[in-house]
Amino acid sequence: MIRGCRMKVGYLGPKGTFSEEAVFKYIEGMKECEAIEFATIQDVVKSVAEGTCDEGILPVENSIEGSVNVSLDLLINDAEGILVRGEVIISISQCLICDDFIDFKDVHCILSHPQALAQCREYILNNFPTAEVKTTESTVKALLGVNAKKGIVAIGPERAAWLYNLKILEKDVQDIKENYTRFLVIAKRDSDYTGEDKTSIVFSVPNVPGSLYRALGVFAEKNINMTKIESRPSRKKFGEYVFWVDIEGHRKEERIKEALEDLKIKADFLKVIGSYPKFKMGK
Ligand SMILES: O=C(O)C(=O)C[C@]1(C(=O)O)C=C[C@@H](O)C=C1
Repeated sequence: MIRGCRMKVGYLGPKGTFSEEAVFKYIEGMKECEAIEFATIQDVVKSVAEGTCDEGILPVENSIEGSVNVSLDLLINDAEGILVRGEVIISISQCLICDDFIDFKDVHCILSHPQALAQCREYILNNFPTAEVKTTESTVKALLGVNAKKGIVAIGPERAAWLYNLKILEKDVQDIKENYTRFLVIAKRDSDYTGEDKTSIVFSVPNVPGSLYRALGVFAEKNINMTKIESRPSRKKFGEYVFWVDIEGHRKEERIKEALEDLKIKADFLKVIGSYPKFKMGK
């Protein structure tokens, strides 16, 4: 922890974002914690790398739209010395919000974060087929730009509508009602073994037949469950990928250690992004 201070957790702000809700869920029951807002996800990672924050929280995947690529790519390519030490999953209810009540036919522009817009793609097409859709750095940034007189509305969290004294025009406008986003907690060290852990890794394999099959076989052989796999461009050569994989187990457990040793032999490159306690839904 940064000396003489409360533990600081960085998140994508301004105040009221879903990321802030995830921080609150993460620090629930912890003493001496403070949530610090940043304008971008890159700034959150930087704050941990430079030591202004002890920890940071990054959205990584949504149950409707899938991975938040900017977060994965930062952890894969740029966040040297940063590890994952926790995960948090929150339920997401997207709301249509404005500074005053407005007839749907008068809406000309819809603002929100790209992930939020993607979660409401069908809703927007069905209700506002001709409206312009503009992206913002976060849902709350969008909320701060609404203007009923100009026909500008936003999609974002209900809590933020209350915080900024705005009107909720409609609740739960995401295309599938059950909607969850998973966040990763980053820091300069990962977490200790708890008995119910996960480990995130990134690796690449040679571009030859069967190499991914053989790489993933190390987990099958040790009965290790994989909970996520995502490929991302290597950024080195078109058509080459790195694989982000989450497995159940802690990197200090013998069977995980052995599997990762084995994977190292089969992979071109392997990076362990960290081990952390598995989030318990309903927590
Ligand atoms: O804009 C926000 O409120 C955020 O916290 C970001 C974010 C994301 O990037 O996925 C978080 C949760 C929701 O899925 C929508 C947006």
